[in-house]
Amino acid sequence: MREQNQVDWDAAIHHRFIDELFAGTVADNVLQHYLVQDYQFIDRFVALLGAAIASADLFTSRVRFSRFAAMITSDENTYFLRAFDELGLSEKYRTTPPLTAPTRAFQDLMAESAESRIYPLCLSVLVVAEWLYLSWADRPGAALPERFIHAEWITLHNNPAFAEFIGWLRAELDRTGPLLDAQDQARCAAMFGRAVALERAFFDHVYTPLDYP
Ligand SMILES: Cc1ncc(CN)c(N)n1
Repeated sequence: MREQNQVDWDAAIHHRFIDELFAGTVADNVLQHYLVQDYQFIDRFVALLGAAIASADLFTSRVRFSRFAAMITSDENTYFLRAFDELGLSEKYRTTPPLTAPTRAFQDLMAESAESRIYPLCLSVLVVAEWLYLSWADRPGAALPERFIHAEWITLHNNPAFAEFIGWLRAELDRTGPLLDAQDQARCAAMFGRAVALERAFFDHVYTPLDYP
């Protein structure tokens, strides 16, 4: 499925935003816009993890997802809150910002896959969201930028535990996807493709930042 979406995949993982993140040169208003919108992404993403926990066919899978959800709701959540403090973002935009079209589209996709209660459909969206992030963050030998708002967003997505989780996540989709009928396999492929296109659109749209006065 990744190969079927290679153009959007490559455009996302080699995006200008990622180059600027590694260089530590992303403009603060661009990073702020990205993080404000991404915090709304994370809200539905955690709900999708809940759907994966509920629909998984094995207890060991539920345990794995529960541990991952714990990381997102602790280390990753506090990164957002500290970054919002550093960028001087008011409370209103942390909780109820205006939503952009890519953010809404992502929320809709995650709600659709979660509400299917079909484990491989949940996995199809989760695999894109996490594997694509590991792919852009994995730049061996690249130096980390100085400011934590840049550096930690990279290390949250290229650390060994995260890489190991992605290996497991992909294997989980490879294990359970083939058990679906042809119609649901096609739904997996369609959701996977929508997710890759949205990852690219999400990075594109940070360069027309909204104001969060
Ligand atoms: C849009 C998007 N996609 C994926 C991730 C990685 N969880 C994220 N934080 N934001």
